[in-house]
Amino acid sequence: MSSTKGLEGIVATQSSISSIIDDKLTYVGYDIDDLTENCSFEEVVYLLWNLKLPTKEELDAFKQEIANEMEVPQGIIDHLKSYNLDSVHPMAALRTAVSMLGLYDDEADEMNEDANRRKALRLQAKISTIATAFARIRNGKEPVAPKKDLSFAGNFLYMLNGKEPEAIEEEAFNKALVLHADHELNASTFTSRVCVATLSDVYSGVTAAIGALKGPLHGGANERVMQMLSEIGEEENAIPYIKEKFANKEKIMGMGHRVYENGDPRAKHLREMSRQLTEITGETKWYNMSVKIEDFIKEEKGLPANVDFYSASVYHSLGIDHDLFTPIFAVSRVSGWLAHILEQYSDNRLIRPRAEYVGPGKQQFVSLEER
Ligand SMILES: CC(=O)SCCNC(=O)CCNC(=O)[C@H](O)C(C)(C)COP(=O)(O)OP(=O)(O)OC[C@H]1O[C@@H](n2cnc3c(N)ncnc32)[C@H](O)[C@@H]1OP(=O)(O)O
Ligand SMILES: O=C([O-])CC(=O)C(=O)O
Repeated sequence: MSSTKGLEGIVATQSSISSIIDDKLTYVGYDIDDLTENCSFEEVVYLLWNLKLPTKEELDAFKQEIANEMEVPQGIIDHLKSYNLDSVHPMAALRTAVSMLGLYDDEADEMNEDANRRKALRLQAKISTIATAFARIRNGKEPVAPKKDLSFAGNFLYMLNGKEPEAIEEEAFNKALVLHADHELNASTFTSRVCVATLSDVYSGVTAAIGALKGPLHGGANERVMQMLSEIGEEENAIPYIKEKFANKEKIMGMGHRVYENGDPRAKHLREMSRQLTEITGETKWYNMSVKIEDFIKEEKGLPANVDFYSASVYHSLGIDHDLFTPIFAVSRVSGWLAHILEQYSDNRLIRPRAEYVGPGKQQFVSLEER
């Protein structure tokens, strides 16, 4: 029995949700470029959960259903207010609050498709209310209630800032949500499937996935990209900074990918948004610096920028706090986790691989007194 470190290249399941073939990403067969340019996030969520694009009527009804479920129980808001706000990372707050949501759902442990779909809708709707409420509470502000007539993207920015976003902000944010919605068997999605394959509940699957997304090798990279750009400070420092990181054998956040060889097809959309938004804010240095780093690393190491790289300067340009970048990833990716959770339940088998044992051979037991 021999193992493959990190399960690289191992095909662990079948799925009809998204595919990555020859560096092309599709959701249910639709090219990510088409979906990003043409779809609302809600349309994409419908696609992932129903494996077909909605009609106008279906989409209107779905948007309404999401809007109707956006409020969160007051007990969760009170709980968020009870944290030590100086030391709690928003991803930890989100992970705990999402787990708590299950305590308020009478159907949490009901295991049938209709109930699981209702829970999926509640989770998708409430997660942005939780993320934005926490962001406001820690800044000494009251949470802002969602507005039923706003889009999902518009509502997030409205609940975060207390004012409705400009059209370009809403459009950019919507695109970012579409781009992050699903990505085949990435680490957090795999985590959610392993969890629910024991026939555990939807809330447990999503809570586990948030924990996996939080790490810097996965969703947590976007916050660290902005940390790096801030440390670099000015364009002319970018290459010397990266060279020093290479000399110290440190990884550059937002660079490299397990599956893509020549480039992540999502990065070009985020790069263009970064260009446009930094022109509007007048802080073009973040975009220019990012391009320099991307080109240099491509040349030196052949590594492509991944989805986390340009999303950093996009979210920064939208005035969003850096430690909210990964929660935003979760607000979008929960749609993919839920699609995979529903798919896993629909044809379930326990996920239980093997480990190649490399520890000591047979040992003679020695009693505690004699050790
Ligand atoms: C949404 C997402 O999750 S996208 C990924 C977000 N994560 C990041 O951006 C973190 C930075 N990137 C990385 O750590 C990696 O590229 C990962 C985790 C994305 C993929 O990891 P793996 O497929 O396991 O590749 P692995 O870490 O083994 O790297 C292979 C080689 O490339 C190098 N490498 C990979 N990524 C980077 C990087 N970002 N910076 C510098 N070197 C890198 C490694 O050092 C290694 O070199 P070596 O063979 O000389 O030791
Ligand atoms: O697929 C992966 O390994 C990571 C990734 O890009 C994502 O989850 O969007």
